Amino acid sequence: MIRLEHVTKMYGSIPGLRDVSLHVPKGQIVGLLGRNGAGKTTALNLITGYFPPTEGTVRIGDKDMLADPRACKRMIGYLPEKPPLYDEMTVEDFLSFVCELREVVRKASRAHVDEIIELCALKEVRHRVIGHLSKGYRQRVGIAQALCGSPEILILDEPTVGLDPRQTVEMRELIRKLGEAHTVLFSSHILSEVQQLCSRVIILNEGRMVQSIDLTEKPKDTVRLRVRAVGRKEALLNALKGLQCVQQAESVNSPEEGTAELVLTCLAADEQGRATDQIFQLLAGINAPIRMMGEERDSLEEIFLRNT
Ligand SMILES: Nc1ncnc2c1ncn2[C@@H]1O[C@H](COP(=O)(O)OP(=O)(O)OP(=O)(O)O)[C@@H](O)[C@H]1O
Repeated sequence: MIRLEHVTKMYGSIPGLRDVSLHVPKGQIVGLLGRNGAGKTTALNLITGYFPPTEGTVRIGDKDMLADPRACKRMIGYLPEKPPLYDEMTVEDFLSFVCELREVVRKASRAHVDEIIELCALKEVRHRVIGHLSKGYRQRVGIAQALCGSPEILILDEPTVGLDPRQTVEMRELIRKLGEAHTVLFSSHILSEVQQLCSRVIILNEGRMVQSIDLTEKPKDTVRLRVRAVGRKEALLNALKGLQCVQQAESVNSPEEGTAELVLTCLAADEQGRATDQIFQLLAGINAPIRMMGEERDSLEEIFLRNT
């Protein structure tokens, strides 16, 4: 649905984004994660056609942003970091005004605004002046304006920044709900938020894309286990390598005297049973009590820290 190919954006001599290629598939909620200055806002501004890339192409659906900006922009609703709200207007008047700008047929506009107000839980403030609303409500009005004209894609720049914990939870709920009917790309520097909401996360660092991770991937057939047991490392390694399910075994430093610590890559299970059960039985059989055994997984946090 959104495709960037070798996109670079220079601000004079300062790189905002460097040779980034990425794809956001239709119907997914995708998170753009990075520290301050990583290039998140730059990427979103390029995708929304706010400015052109210095090099590379931006495609929205089957259209090229440079060749057909109007068609591309019609497909996108955008919540910028600072939502463009008219403080002196009421919520309802403002949304009707945005519908007019987006050329929603006047007759349908009223029902459309009602629907958006319902979806964004703005009913109780619909007649209030925007300037008098709390930050949480203002942010929801920002999302509501992005929804005017029913764009297929929603781009949200740091939608939870500055919200209190309760407003943050409500905003995440809303994003989840929006993801049922829209392709959503949002930026954040909060790992747990991205993990909770997204099916894919794209990590940016210093203007480059360093990872694109599918968070829906099923657990793999192989597991990495870390085992600490009493005994000499050579003896334990030899014994464990004898198990059919163990594909690779290496020793690492153990913090406990008289023990060895091993990292094993194993088939999670084979015809002999689960790898963990087999390891347990084998070590019990050679009188090597287990002090610790656990699965080693790269958490999103580890991946993020390693890459940024
Ligand atoms: N208008 C500009 N002129 C010059 N440099 C800019 C401009 N906008 C952004 N930059 C630079 O481009 C790089 C990427 O900035 P960008 O705002 O895209 O990062 P970000 O990930 O959105 O950061 P933040 O989380 O702080 O908003 C930074 O080094 C920034 O200083």
